[in-house]
Amino acid sequence: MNVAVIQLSSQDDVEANLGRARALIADAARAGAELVALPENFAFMGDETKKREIAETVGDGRGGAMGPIVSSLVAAAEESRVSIVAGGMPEASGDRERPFNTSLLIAPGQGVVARYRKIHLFDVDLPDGTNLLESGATSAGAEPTIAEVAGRAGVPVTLGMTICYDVRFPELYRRLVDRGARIVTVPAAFTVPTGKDHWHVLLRARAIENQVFVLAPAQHGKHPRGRQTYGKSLIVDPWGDVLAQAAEGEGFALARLDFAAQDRVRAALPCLSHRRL
Ligand SMILES: O=C(O)CNC(=O)[C@H](CS)NC(=O)CCC(=O)C(=O)O
Repeated sequence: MNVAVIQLSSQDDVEANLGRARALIADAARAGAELVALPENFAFMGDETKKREIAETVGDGRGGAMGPIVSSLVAAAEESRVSIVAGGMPEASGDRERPFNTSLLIAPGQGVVARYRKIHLFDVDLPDGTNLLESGATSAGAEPTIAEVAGRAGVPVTLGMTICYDVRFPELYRRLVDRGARIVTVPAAFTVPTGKDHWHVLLRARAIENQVFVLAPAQHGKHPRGRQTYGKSLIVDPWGDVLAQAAEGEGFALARLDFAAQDRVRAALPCLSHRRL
């Protein structure tokens, strides 16, 4: 299966962000991608008040009400005949002040087929002055989520869905692998100080210990409110090798996932069946 991770520098103009995201989805599909993944905050990066306003109710995509962000991506999936993991986006919750940070899987001809709400929220006060309190404007999810995704050959593969800061909680990935995940997605908006030291290490560790492909599309560069993100969107294989990394700026990285090679890694080094705890 050919996959792409899209790298964006999202700002606070939803239409402009979606326009660039859709252009890159189309480019990646033309380059052969069957599954493309968008970063966290792909539709909006800006102030929390506006984020709350653009939060959408996420239906199942089959005739239910869809907001502008989801309908735009459902149309993109249709146009390019490609499955889309739609990063993290604000999903209306019961708490008007705190939408969920939700990742969707959208399949061509099927609309939204899976929905994951970010479980671990990024509340930190870093030595460089980075002070983020995600839980102040976001509700936490509670359900580890897997979904089936099919490429052009039509053979379904199990995908585990996570978001950004989740990558620091290996027990979540164990759950997903125990439920059959062969690919995990980690759409992100990593900070620069944590990214430079942790991004590659964490993603490669999750890939190695779980023998999964890791798709990590990321935000890059400067955003409103002085935020700056690390970029370096990655595709990692189950051995931990980096198959592709996006260059600076907006764009995408593409790789072919070889599931037979994954089976060989799992057979040769069966750490998943050597677990004792
Ligand atoms: O706030 C929003 O609008 C959307 N959410 C994000 O950008 C989130 C929370 S602030 N970013 C992260 O989780 C970065 C994690 C990270 O950098 C690390 O684990 O080191």
